[in-house]
Amino acid sequence: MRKPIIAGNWKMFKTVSEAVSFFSEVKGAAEVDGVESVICAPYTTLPALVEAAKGTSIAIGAQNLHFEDNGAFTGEISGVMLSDLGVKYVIVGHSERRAYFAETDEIVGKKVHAAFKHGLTPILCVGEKLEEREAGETKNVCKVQTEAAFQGLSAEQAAQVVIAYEPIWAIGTGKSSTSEDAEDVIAYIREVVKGLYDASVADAVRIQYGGSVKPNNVREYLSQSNIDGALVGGASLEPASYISLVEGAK
Ligand SMILES: O=C(CO)COP(=O)(O)O
Repeated sequence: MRKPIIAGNWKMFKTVSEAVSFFSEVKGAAEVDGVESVICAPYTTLPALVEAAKGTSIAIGAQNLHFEDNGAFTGEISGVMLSDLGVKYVIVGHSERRAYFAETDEIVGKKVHAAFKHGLTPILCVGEKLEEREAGETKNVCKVQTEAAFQGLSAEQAAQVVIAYEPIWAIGTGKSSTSEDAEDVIAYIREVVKGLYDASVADAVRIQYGGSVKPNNVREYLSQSNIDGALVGGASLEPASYISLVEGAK
């Protein structure tokens, strides 16, 4: 049985004091047996959140990392630095990073390797643009992105990757994919993983849906047999809403 995983992606929101205050409100309530709860927060808030999360079952994640351990890369943060802080997860290849920060499939692949090198679990984002969907390219885009990101991973590593299928046209737009459509694409992504490895790896990999997930639709997504969780932007920013998302994954 795959354990459901709800991950909040705060994007570029919250100061340190806002993050700490959020955490004190969700602590306890957003810790639900049988559900993994992860908060992926801005770098500046990570030390305080890791400290606040000690003794809780809520894991803290980053939203990006550089693929090198260190070097002359002004403004970047590496996996060494994140694991040293006690961060457990890292989002890799979010569509906003692919679109605004020129992340290619090759870079995303290197970042997945860097995450494993430092004991971080990658949350790998894949998903199509609106034009690609309209051209019937959704599954092909997800296949190409998934295969590139898994290149060179051992079966043991592959089984630990969390994939987030996020159709780009559904992010922050209030337009969500139907749960049936999301299930269809996610079942296909699982087949792609099976093709790269075997059925046991494909069965172990957790695949989230992301894109306008809210407390009122999270259950519907999670009721689909291949959807193992959600990666949530806007609705993860308010404590009550985040708690409802985690409860909805029970
Ligand atoms: O990009 C997302 C999560 O990574 C989705 O964002 P929204 O939930 O705000 O649509």
